Amino acid sequence: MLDAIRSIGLLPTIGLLALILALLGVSAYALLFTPAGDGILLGRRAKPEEKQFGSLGGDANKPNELLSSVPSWENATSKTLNSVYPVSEHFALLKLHRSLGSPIVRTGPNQVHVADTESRKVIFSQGTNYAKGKLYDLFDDAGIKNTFTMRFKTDHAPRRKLLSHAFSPASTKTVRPFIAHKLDSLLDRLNSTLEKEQDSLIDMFTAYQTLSGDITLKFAFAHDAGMVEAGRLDQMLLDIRHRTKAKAPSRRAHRALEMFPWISFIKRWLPLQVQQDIQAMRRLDSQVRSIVNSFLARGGDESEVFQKIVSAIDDTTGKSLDPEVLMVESRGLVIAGVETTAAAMTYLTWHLAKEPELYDKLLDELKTLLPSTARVGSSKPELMSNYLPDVDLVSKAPWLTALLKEVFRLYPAGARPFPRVVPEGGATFHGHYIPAGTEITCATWVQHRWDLDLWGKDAMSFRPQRWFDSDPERLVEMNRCLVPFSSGPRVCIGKNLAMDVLHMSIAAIFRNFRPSRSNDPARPGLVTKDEDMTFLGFLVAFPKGHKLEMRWEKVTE
Ligand code: HEM
Repeated sequence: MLDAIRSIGLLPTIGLLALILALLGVSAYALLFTPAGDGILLGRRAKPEEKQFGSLGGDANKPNELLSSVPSWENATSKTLNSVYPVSEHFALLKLHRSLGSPIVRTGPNQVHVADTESRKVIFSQGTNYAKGKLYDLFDDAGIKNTFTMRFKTDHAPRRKLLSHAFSPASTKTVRPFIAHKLDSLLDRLNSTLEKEQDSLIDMFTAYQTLSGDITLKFAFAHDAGMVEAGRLDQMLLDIRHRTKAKAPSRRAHRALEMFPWISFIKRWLPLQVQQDIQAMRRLDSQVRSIVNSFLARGGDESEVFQKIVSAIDDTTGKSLDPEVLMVESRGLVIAGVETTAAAMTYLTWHLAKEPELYDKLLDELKTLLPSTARVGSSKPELMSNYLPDVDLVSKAPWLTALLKEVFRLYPAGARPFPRVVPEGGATFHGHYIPAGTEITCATWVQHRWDLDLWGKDAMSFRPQRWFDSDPERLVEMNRCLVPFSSGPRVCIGKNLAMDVLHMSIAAIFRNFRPSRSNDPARPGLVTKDEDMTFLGFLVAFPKGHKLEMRWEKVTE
């Protein structure tokens, strides 16, 4: 070093060092804070279709003069909707459509939103050429994509095919005894809470997350986390929640640190929130890695769903999934499966607690399907088959089905707008030419309310009866337009599992327990206020207060 200083001179050496430091700083900043997916595509060569979309735009922030005729809101030229209302875009969108009286609105410099079913079908149909938007790059781990985050058909189709065996109805069915076992444990918990001398208050949003958490972890990792029995969410699920809520800078920082560990020294200078997010994401990674590695070491058998994922062969590579990809894929399943299923159960329970007549009708129906109350408290999987609700019968029960449809209509867990990109050649919606590269989407939450001729003037209200008293033609259309799991090639892959969990849970829980109707101010049946049940969410929607506190009564007849 001294020799270098002597030969170059002190000032030029200081200048050189300053230049190197500046370059390091600029690259770290660029890695952490430029929008995901831009520029260098994080360490790998851009594929032709990515280049194509890159040059077309697909960037919600780039101004697009051709969109100027689309009805808009005043801020649309400066900020995208999604950055203005991070967890409640769906509310803002509906308001925007209604106030402009238009099924198509411009929501950003290069972004439009449609509210009607016909437009939605164009974007989300089978054989669609609309790729997923850049938002999905935000959820990648160390640049590795999973089924959910893959944006282009060329990557997605082979991966989806690889997973399809594990998610088939026959494969999902093998999980039913485990679901029944977990339900038995949950009934046991409700029972013991009721029998306690002290307060019998229970938070059902957490209880349902322990249930869907145990089931999804078993499905995605062959791992029984025992959360239902423990009565609380384990650290892994809390970290997953942390991860889904982490904002863009934390995700980018985490990804940059994973890919370039030598810049980890910058961690201590990051904002505290970002540091905490990174810590949670790292803890999660290491736990998931250790579960996957111990499964691979013990070797599973084909009766385990996870083994089907482990041994499936990718058509394009002729190989099974690499352990790192396996880890990212399985963790994605847990993120996609836990809060979504729990949210549906939570909102159903809330409405049944608020409106006893809806519950009474359900109980009458369940009595015909399950003549006696389940034996609560065995918690032994081998005994469960004796009183496993017949899922095929339960799934055809008319009132239960109407309740579930109404929950899906008003509280579709993927409430937010999931962006797609208009393909080459552009498209015309409602007389407006939308050029290729524009981000376009249709939030299910909005579509499930927008058309008052279809859903009725009371579209905003929870009224399961609408699934009976609408005229037959309209009913066919309502069923076609109800898309809580989305539609087309990116339809939810976990739908079979989610429906099994929901059908079995509704039958087992509401046949054995009824939401308490107590109006005693000291011990009310329903404690959580309506305001705390506002449906919010960035990726997966949840009740604003993150809980549904209530009391139960045991059904004895
Ligand atoms: C009531 C429960 C559920 C609802 C309402 C739901 C809803 C959705 C929706 C709307 C999408 C499309 C998102 C998009 O376009 O980006 C989706 C995709 C997905 N869901 Fe679900 N989901 C549920 C449960 C599950 C479960 C239990 C799993 C797995 C264990 C799962 C795994 C996935 C995956 C992997 C995708 C991406 C599919 C692809 O792009 O090919 N979901 N889900």
